[in-house]
Amino acid sequence: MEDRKEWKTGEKSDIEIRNLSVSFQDGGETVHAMESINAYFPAGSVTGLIGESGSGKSLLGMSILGLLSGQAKVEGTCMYKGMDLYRLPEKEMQEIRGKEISLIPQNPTESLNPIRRIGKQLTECMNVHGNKDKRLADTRRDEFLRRFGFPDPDRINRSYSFQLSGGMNQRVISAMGLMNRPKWVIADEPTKGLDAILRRQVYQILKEISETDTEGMIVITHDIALAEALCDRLMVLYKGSIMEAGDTKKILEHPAHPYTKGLVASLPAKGMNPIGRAVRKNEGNSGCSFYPRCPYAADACKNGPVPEEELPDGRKVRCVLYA
Ligand SMILES: Nc1ncnc2c1ncn2[C@@H]1O[C@H](COP(=O)(O)OP(=O)(O)OP(=O)(O)O)[C@@H](O)[C@H]1O
Ligand code: NI
Repeated sequence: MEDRKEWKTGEKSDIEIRNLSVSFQDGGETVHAMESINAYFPAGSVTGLIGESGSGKSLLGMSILGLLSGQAKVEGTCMYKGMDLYRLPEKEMQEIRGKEISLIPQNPTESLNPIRRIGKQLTECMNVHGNKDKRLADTRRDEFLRRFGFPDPDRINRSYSFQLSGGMNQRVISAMGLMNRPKWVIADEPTKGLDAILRRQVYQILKEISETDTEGMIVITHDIALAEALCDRLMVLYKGSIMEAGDTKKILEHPAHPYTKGLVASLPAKGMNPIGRAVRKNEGNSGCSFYPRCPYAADACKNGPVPEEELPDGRKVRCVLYA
């Protein structure tokens, strides 16, 4: 294995998103999927993005690599090493993708070519980044397949994605996202479709890689146990806003935002009480987006925008209870 030190030296780099808004044109209407998001991902950290389906976790993650569809209008800035990734020409973005910042995408089967063998696709993704050493590419590929729970990499290398289960493809795509040793990794649902044993194995690899290989990770997940085991920090998203962000332990032990309280209470270990449905309507569109479902709803919630406040323990919360 080659020396890791060489590329670990030099300054570590944060990712800082300011004022991100993402909107789509739907017929004649503009749909705002994310509005005025500020998100800071310091180097050396693993941040979990949690929140219900449709809250904007994947949009936030994919925006960093310029991977949102052409229909998405992206406003704001995403600073990394002095570059604004939201304004970077596609050619330069290709240099960043995979090598500097890598995405483990949410739908593995869509990302794998159905008519090419897995092994070829894995080594190819190393060649794309200028590595012409075939032996190194083969060794690295097999090493990562083994780490992701395939004791016989040859068999997987010969296979096509349709011959593998969803969980196996998920692990293949994780290996693919990590084998170039990127500085940052954005993993979108890396444990989806895996049983408990494989889930634990994937936690462990990601943890190990976050400690030895990467400068930082962003992990998008519905799996709170994964988030707890892996992430130093959490961002809780609801309908395209960050409701709460800060230290994982503090958030899970003492959730501040009513939405986070609801998420935690819905965990199996905490009694599995689902968050209630909407019992009132939002009046206008400037108030808190959780107001219709919030057990603490008050008149003050109707008139937004709700400012983000910093609690004494350093976490940020967007709720009038703390304003
Ligand atoms: N191409 C698009 N056109 C219109 N709306 C879109 C488009 N892509 C995403 N959205 C909307 O953006 C919102 C956020 O989607 P996103 O995929 O980021 O959610 P998510 O939190 O990752 O959900 P999940 O946990 O299900 O993956 C959703 O309401 C979705 O409908
Ligand atoms: Ni998603």
